[in-house]
Amino acid sequence: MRVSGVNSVSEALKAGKVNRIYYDVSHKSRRIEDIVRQARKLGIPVVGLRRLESRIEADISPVKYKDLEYVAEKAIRTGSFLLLLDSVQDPQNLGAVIRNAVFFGCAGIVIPKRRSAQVNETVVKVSAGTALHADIARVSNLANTVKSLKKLGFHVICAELGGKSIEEAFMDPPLAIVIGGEDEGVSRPVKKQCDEVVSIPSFGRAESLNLSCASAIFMYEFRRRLS
Ligand SMILES: C[S@@+](CC[C@H](N)C(=O)[O-])C[C@H]1O[C@@H](n2cnc3c(N)ncnc32)[C@H](O)[C@@H]1O
Repeated sequence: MRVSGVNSVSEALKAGKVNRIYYDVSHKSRRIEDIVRQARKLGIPVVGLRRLESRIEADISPVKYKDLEYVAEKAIRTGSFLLLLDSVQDPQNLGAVIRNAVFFGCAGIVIPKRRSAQVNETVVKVSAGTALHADIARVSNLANTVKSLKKLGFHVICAELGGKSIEEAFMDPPLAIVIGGEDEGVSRPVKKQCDEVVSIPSFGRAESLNLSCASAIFMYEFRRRLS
């Protein structure tokens, strides 16, 4: 996979995933020089080019997905939460959600193997490289995943309109928050398995939020209550 941009390359370097770096010799900056110096110190090949689409790019090892057991155990051990994404199609949205999730210390993000954006170059770039640190699990069936998490003691909330207000919702750890995709929201079979439907009340004329904003509000509320 090829990632581009100072943030993505710098995060990939921190994650130990970089195999080779390319940079545009005519567009150097302090941050690029730092990255190049660090890469050389680590013995990573660095290639200076005259014309490059981005100022800096890197070939990185493919993202390794975790399994559900790993992220569930991590959420239980750390008293944290999981984010389940029900068919998010737009890589820009997936990247934005991952960045928020890493910011709020989410133990893991769970995405379906099919009918969902997967972690690609765009996702890594939009996530500002944080997708390379996030623990992301892929599952075959999200409704069955909700069932399994409930058996492990997770309280699972479905973020959707028409539910209990977020202020009144039970959000103790271990918690799993299900966020719906752009077109259909949370699918009926997944919603049916959740413990409750929880909504962020609207104060204006727009009913719903972009899913990355909605996820950030849920994650902030979880953290606010723990503090
Ligand atoms: C853009 S919305 C999906 C809208 C979709 N067209 C529908 O009719 O359900 C994407 C997701 O963001 C979350 N979301 C957006 N606004 C929300 C709100 N006010 N309360 C709770 N969740 C919300 C939900 O998980 C929703 O499925």
